[in-house]
Amino acid sequence: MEKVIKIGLLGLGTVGRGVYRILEENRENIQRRAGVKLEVKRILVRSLEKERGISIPNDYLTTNINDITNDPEIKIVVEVLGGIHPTLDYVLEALNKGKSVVTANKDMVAQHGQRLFKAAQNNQCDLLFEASVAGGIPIIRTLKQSLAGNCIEEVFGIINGTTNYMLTKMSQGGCEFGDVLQEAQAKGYAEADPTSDVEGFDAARKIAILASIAFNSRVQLNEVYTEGITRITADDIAYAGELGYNIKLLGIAKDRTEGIEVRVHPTFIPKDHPLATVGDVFNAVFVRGNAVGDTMFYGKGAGELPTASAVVADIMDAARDIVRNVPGFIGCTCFREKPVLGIGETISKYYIRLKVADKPGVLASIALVFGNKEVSLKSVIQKEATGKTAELVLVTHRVQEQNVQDALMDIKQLSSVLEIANVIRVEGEK
Ligand SMILES: NC(=O)C1=CN([C@@H]2O[C@H](COP(=O)(O)OP(=O)(O)OC[C@H]3O[C@@H](n4cnc5c(N)ncnc54)[C@H](OP(=O)(O)O)[C@@H]3O)[C@@H](O)[C@H]2O)C=CC1
Ligand SMILES: N[C@@H](CC=O)C(=O)O
Ligand code: NA
Repeated sequence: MEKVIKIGLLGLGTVGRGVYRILEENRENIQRRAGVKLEVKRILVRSLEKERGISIPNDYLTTNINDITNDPEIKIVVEVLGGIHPTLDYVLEALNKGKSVVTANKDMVAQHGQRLFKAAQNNQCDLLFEASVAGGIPIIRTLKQSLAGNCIEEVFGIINGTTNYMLTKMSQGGCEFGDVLQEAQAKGYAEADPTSDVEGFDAARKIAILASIAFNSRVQLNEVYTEGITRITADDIAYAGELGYNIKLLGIAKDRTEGIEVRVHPTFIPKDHPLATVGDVFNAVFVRGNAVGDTMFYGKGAGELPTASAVVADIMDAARDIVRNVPGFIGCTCFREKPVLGIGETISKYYIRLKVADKPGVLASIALVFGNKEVSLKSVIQKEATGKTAELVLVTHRVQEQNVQDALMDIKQLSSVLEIANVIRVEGEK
């Protein structure tokens, strides 16, 4: 049995620092639980001069990846650099040299998971990525192991901390989009390019990973319908409140007989739904299994120590597998091939905000178009009548999305409709 397992850390930013800290501060517990001592040997960074606010021996840092991948003493490589290039090459190189890999990189796992799993399998190594989805929440291990006896029917939830932080602040009023994004960046929650957060790409990567594991069928990133939060206005937030909802950016995946539904978009959630009160940087993931029923997992989805908590647990699992000589113990679980349904085939309720001419008969003409497309309206509110223009806020019953899209195409043609200001899906109601 190896007494010490040496680790190569790729990256010493928000997450890398957290990993180093936890391994130092919880050293004794970690050693006892893993059954082996874990030591960081080298750390790859871009700059050796940067002030890092953490005490690390100088000779640990390197800017040369070969110092890690070519070191036979290093058995586990922890990738917290981010991005695809050159990261993917570094990780493949590590796996091909027989090193187990732990990563927090949803971008790389969502786009290149199959290739990485193959390399891990060929080289009998672990490839673990718990931190890549919902930060500190143990959700990947839960799906792969704790709920393995179930057929999973649905996985959905708040899986981006940055946008949840932003929507929470914006719904409290008086906060500008740009200011709250800057706050989330300063707290270390946002991606290197925060467009990934606010446009929903980060959540799309995560729901692609979750759906692939939950339904045992690989969901490609380009199959995930994705909308971010950039079109949400203070008006939408106010109307949501008035109608009894909060707005959350959700990742949603459902296993239907015809195929897999997988999407990311802002969503109206009833205020009494458990997801509606998940605020700040917290994430929450609902999982419905055919045996266990409904389960919900809650915790911090981003930030230094919560994310590093998941990374360190993966390092310990990889170390246990090395000690027991079973690396690659739980590999790829995609053994089915199910189609992913187009957004038009999904079913939901819809909030629709229209700017219309303030004159008699407008509402009736709009209702007629919806009726023709078999979209039934649950509620209609008229707002801000100025004598010239008015705002109509409609909520539909559950309906296939294609019917709503078709109705909106026709509604756009009505001369009394000035603008389709926003359309937001409503979930979480019976
Ligand atoms: N921040 C968070 O809350 C979460 C992040 N993640 C994921 O974790 C990963 C890391 O994120 P985070 O810690 O926030 O990122 P940071 O930008 O804070 O840190 C990145 C680190 O990687 C180093 N680095 C980047 N590119 C290179 C390169 N080409 N060569 C050498 N070193 C490089 C940087 O070096 P230097 O310091 O010298 O610039 C820095 O130390 C990403 O994949 C992210 O998506 C996952 C969950 C949550
Ligand atoms: N930018 C991400 C970080 C964790 O995955 C987020 O905000 O959730
Ligand atoms: Na996680």
